[in-house]
Amino acid sequence: EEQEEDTLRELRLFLRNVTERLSQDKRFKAFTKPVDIEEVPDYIKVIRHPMDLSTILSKVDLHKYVTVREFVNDVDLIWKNALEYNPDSDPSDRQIRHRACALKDTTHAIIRDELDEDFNRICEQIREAR
Ligand SMILES: Cc1noc(C)c1-c1cc(NS(=O)(=O)c2ccccc2)cc(C(=O)O)c1
Repeated sequence: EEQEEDTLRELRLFLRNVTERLSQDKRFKAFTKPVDIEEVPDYIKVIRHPMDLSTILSKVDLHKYVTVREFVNDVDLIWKNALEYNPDSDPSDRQIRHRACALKDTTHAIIRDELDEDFNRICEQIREAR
């Protein structure tokens, strides 16, 4: 009903704000767009579920997220994919793994500090009812 749509509109505003803050952070530039298959041809063979911040922003606008948990699951895909695809000890792998861990910690800290637990519970109840 109308109250549910008001809640989901507020959720989308929050998720757009978090996504834009992450996308503007210079550390996370490699995570802002899909990995370029021409630059990294074997990527799609290794990583079955690619994800990036621009795709997440599109999903927000397509009303794909009803809970913050679903949004965080996609952000978790981004950094888990980066850790999986870049496992070696060379400096470039280490650099992107450091950035992946920073993306994880930054996202979870924002959610912990800024998501109201009662608001989150209402979103989870909307998800359960659908
Ligand atoms: C994400 C990700 N997961 O595996 C890797 C590897 C990356 C990743 C992706 C990108 N962006 S890109 O796929 O469009 C690109 C790759 C190579 C040359 C130019 C652009 C950049 C970097 C980077 O370290 O700069 C790393």
